[in-house]
Amino acid sequence: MTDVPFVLADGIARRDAVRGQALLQPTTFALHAGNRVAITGPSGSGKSVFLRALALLDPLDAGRITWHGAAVQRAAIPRYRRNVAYIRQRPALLDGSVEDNLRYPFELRTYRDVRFDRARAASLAAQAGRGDDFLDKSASELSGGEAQITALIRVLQLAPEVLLLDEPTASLDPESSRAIEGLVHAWFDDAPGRHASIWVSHDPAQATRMSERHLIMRAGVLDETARHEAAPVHHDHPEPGQ
Ligand SMILES: Nc1ncnc2c1ncn2[C@@H]1O[C@H](COP(=O)(O)OP(=O)(O)OP(=O)(O)O)[C@@H](O)[C@H]1O
Repeated sequence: MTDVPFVLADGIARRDAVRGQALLQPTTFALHAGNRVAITGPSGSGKSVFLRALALLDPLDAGRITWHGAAVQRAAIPRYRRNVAYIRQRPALLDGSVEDNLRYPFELRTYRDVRFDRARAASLAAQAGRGDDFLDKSASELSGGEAQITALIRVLQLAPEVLLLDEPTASLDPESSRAIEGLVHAWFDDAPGRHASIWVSHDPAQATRMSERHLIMRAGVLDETARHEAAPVHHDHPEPGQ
């Protein structure tokens, strides 16, 4: 690991554009290679606001995001989002088959250097316990769990460096939740020390399973003091230097 974080939120803040109310108080947070972070906290405390800000999906009202030590310029945002992927609670799928959905990113300019690999997609589906026919299923007929598995495979096949998971299993059955967790575990283990994740969850047991570093959001304030309380400490990965 180097001391330069993958992603650094340097004093970032967000306000309600209409009422001016603070949604995220100025927050400095570093995500290093190998980090697996969980964020819990009450509903409406700003967990999604923070994660969306980190993903550069919403404009910042203060501060900046750096990626490998450099500010992310406007032209570099697509490349940043390719590497720092945001997974939402309710995935948006296109009409058509699962395979159509998995092929879709490769039509975008940002991914013109890579090609859809059906065998790789099928192998990810198998990892999630889905059979040979999964890629041919119609997206409109998928269960909530299958839709989220599809959305996650769509991201994983593009080899992101960071996953920002915003309650990805909140409305799923336990089997689907475990499949999602398994895919993320496998992605992490595939490249030791070269990936990092933040998982927002309301489930303390899941936060424990999916992280070594546990933060709590309360009223727009990210509390670092809960670090390592949520999980037995695995010192596979060095501490972030902050
Ligand atoms: N773009 C926006 N403009 C104005 N207010 C917003 C915006 N996005 C979120 N909010 C408000 O910010 C607060 C925090 O929302 P956020 O979705 O981050 O909560 P959360 O901690 O993720 O909650 P939950 O656990 O229920 O998903 C809420 O009061 C929400 O209504």
